[in-house]
Amino acid sequence: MSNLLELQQVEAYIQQYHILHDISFEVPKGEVTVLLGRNGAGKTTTLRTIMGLNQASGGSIIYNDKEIGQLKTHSIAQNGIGYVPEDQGIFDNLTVGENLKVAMKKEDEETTTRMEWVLGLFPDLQKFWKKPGGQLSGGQKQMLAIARAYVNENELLLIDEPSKGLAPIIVEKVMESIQQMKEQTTILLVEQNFLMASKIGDRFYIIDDGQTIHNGQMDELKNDKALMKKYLGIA
Ligand SMILES: Nc1ncnc2c1ncn2[C@@H]1O[C@H](COP(=O)(O)OP(=O)(O)OP(=O)(O)O)[C@@H](O)[C@H]1O
Repeated sequence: MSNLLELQQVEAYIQQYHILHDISFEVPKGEVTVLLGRNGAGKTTTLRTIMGLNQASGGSIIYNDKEIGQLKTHSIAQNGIGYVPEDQGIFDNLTVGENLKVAMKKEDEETTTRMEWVLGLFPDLQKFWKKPGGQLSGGQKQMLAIARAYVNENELLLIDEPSKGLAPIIVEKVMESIQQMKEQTTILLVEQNFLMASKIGDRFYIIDDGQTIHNGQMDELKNDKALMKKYLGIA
């Protein structure tokens, strides 16, 4: 299977701090690739570096066979990478409908079809169309954030910890929606909720102290209790 995204020995600094030392992984087209690792391991920084929100100081970031490591964030987004940040990036004072419209890069038939599809997936967004983003529940905000990224014709979605702070029943719902998106979009997911990650992920990479130290098929990890305990703190 061909890779949509490939990172080779990526390094990055935040101010004077050397945060990413050697991040290397592949994201095959049509799969869900999961980045796992303890708090502070460098997962969010990796996604931000792919989006150009942090500049890579070394290595390569290859997307669709092109080096994108030196591109600006808007060009990276134009190339078809959507990003759902950990803080969701929703405008509190705009309604659900306005939040979605602001995110739309085009208003063509295809975008309308995608919008209808995603509203079918998250009926709450339709129900609360006129409600300000700031008045939504945590789960509704997460759904809105995912819908904003999905509505555009992105080939790759980067989703940062979609389960964070959500009740288990809402986590289930968000997980189901990502599972359905998987049919149409390649996904790179950062997730601390191992149960969620293991249900929807195909392949995993473990990041520890700014380095990718282990990878494999998700099924293999489920059975490797020692590895889970050592790097993920899961007994
Ligand atoms: N603005 C910043 N200034 C200095 N250090 C930072 C900054 N942002 C992140 N870091 C550090 O970079 C390291 C990696 O952080 P990052 O958020 O990428 O980790 P993570 O694996 O996503 O963890 P978490 O799940 O806690 O978000 C951490 O040690 C963190 O303290």
